[in-house]
Amino acid sequence: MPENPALDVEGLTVRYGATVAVDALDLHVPRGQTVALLGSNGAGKSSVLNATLGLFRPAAGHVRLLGRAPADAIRSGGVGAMLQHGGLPSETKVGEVLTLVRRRYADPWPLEDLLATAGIEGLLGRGVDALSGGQRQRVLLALALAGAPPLLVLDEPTSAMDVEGRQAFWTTMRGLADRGHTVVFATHHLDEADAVADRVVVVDAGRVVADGSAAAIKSRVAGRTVSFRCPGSRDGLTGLPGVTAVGGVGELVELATSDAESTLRALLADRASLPGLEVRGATLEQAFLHLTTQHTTTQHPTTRTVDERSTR
Ligand SMILES: Nc1ncnc2c1ncn2[C@@H]1O[C@H](COP(=O)(O)OP(=O)(O)OP(=O)(O)O)[C@@H](O)[C@H]1O
Repeated sequence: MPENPALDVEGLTVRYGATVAVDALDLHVPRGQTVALLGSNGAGKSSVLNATLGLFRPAAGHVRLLGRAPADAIRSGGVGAMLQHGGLPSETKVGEVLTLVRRRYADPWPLEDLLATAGIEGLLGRGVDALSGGQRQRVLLALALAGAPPLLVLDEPTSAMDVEGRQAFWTTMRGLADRGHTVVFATHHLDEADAVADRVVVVDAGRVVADGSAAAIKSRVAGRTVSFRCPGSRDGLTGLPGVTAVGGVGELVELATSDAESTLRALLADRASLPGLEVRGATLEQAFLHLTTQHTTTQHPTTRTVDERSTR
């Protein structure tokens, strides 16, 4: 019999009064996938994750986690969560909270490994009220991991972390994926999604507007950037075939082009050389902006097309 998917969301609709935060959203995540939810502020990411965890009853739709109702899946220790406004009991020490939470599980994540994985080895004796924002997030991550759950749901887990903390988090996520855990996380860090997730789901106005690998999503932006060094005049660059924008700082020229080949041909017809020439595809950030601005100007959300849905 096939294994139940880690997450199965069907027709999820979340309303706050007149605001439709999530609009008939479907999301199916097989076991073992690392999925990044991307979206601008207010796109609906937290609402999706909170409803998925059964924190409130959605206006419509249904959710199954590991084949069970959210409350059952969580009660059985199958799901670890880290919410955006997750709290820690005040006037306690990190070690005390961790011990308390680990005790809930018959087979908790081995302590030494848990501390190293979350990067909190030095914090056990620290009062939770004395933690920095990033340290607090690492402790919350440790609590989410404490039961070694097969499914992790994390809402902007690195928002308060410094670059080092975020890189450690990426390593942790890759390690979890290698051990077969499913991770679904919301983030504003596109580089994080690019580096960690094997699937990126872009949400806009409560709907999925793109769903696929980071590479597939990037390839939706047809344009390329042609860059080179140009100490002289920039006159005429705007009028080159395909060029949609001219940028760059100092000697560096960056041409956004919808037809890199024609742009290059015209440049080379005019110049003996193009020092430092580079032709790049879109970054995930450019693709994200393209997808979200394209859709925020759409008059009728129901007519949006979704052509990157993953069937994995
Ligand atoms: N408790 C609430 N009451 C009323 N409206 C809400 C509530 N929570 C969220 N919203 C609204 O629902 C929409 C989706 O919000 P949500 O927090 O899910 O977005 P998000 O993508 O997680 O945003 P962010 O990246 O800023 O955290 C927004 O318009 C928001 O203002």
